[in-house]
Amino acid sequence: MASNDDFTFCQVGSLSFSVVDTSPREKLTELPKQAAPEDTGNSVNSSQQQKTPGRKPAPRAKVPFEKGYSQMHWLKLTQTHPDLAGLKGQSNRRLISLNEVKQHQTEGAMWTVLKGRVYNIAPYMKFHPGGVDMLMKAVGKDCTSLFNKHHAWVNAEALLEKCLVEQVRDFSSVKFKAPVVQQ
Ligand code: HEM
Repeated sequence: MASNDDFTFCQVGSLSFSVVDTSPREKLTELPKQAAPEDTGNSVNSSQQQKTPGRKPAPRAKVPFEKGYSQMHWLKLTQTHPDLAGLKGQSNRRLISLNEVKQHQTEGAMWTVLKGRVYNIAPYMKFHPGGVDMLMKAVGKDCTSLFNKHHAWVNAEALLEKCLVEQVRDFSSVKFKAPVVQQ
């Protein structure tokens, strides 16, 4: 049976609801020593004291979006813009070297490599919830590890689908083995 300090009871006008704290409980034996003498049975106080700074979630570095640059606006743009990748009719069925990616760092064409694919992220810049400065770090290089460090859960394949330039092949890192010919 849950104790009283499992609940925060809220009442707004005629509406009322209770919030259940489902966070893992620390065992009594593991409570900080200084909290024990003041634990006089006041359930609200004792639950507040358990919130040590170590349990505070790290603040998220989300940047407030500019008017007209919400994720909904991005979705609309991807559905209406004819050429977000900036291909200008060029084939998107070619292999691109990392060197070519490095050469695309201008305002209209900012290429990055993400999970083996090349994207033009220039149109996405102001829509990026982490801010322009963060996304600029991806330009001209393979940003896969940076991307995964910040938000491996983000579905970039879907978000940047219309910005796809093509697959990347870094030929300098590919080691060819001569085939063994049987006679
Ligand atoms: C290249 C493709 C990228 C896409 C499509 C992308 C997309 C996103 C999205 C959708 C969010 C919001 C996540 C959420 O609300 O949970 C986000 C947040 C963020 N992104 Fe990116 N991102 C990209 C690259 C990067 C890179 C390269 C960096 C770092 C250098 C970065 C840093 C961040 C940060 C710091 C946030 C805020 C963190 C947070 O919400 O917890 N992103 N990004």
